[in-house]
Amino acid sequence: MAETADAPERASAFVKGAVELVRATGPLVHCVTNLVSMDLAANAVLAAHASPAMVHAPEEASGFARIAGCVVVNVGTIDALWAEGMTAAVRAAAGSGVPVVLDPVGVGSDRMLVGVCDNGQELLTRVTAAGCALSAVCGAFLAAARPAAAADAAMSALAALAFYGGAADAAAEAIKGRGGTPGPGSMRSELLDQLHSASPQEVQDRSRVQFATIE
Ligand SMILES: Nc1ncnc2c1ncn2[C@@H]1O[C@H](COP(=O)(O)OP(=O)(O)O)[C@@H](O)[C@H]1O
Ligand SMILES: Cc1ncsc1CCOP(=O)(O)O
Repeated sequence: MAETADAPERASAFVKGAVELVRATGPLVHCVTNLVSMDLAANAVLAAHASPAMVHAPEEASGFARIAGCVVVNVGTIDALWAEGMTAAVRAAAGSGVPVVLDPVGVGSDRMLVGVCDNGQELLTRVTAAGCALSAVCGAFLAAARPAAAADAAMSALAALAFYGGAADAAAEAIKGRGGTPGPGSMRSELLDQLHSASPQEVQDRSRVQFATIE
């Protein structure tokens, strides 16, 4: 198995295109997510110029999944009702060719991605649901791109990572630029502002990402 890394310039150009696509299409992202993350995940999807629907009721979940651009399933506070809604959503998505993002919460999944992103702020580990919100933003990128192949899906997810991590980097800079010290509270709100206001070109310029192709 040979591994080759794309040039960072091509990778960051891909990130810009992915951000433009989300902005142009404003896709519907159906999130079946945990109780803790609902607010931040919905706000992050909105800030990214996509449209969230937080729907977990079994009687509603399959209908929403069929019309969504992507279904994001997060098992953080799962119970029997949630599990039923998730199953209904995933089955309906699979039957309609709608991509699904699984956030297993507590289980590292970065190794499943093909590529490297150096954007991001460690402080986000002190903001609950920051990872869940990233999963929802990944859903927006997948919904906009509708990749047919797994490798393309991994690239969309990495573009989302660069977008989100880059927004966190910009948030820390903005807070410091105002003479402040980034903390969990200021980072949470400034992250949403940066997700919302960053232009595709700014995202590209800020991105520190490399895509690898596995042959
Ligand atoms: N050491 C780090 N350096 C840069 N960014 C980080 C670091 N740790 C976490 N992050 C960012 O913060 C987000 C939330 O982190 P974390 O709370 O560990 O995720 P999760 O909710 O998936 O457990 C990550 O998705 C990543 O964007
Ligand atoms: C605190 C908590 N408890 C159950 S799910 C959850 C949120 C987990 O999200 P994150 O790992 O992104 O903080």
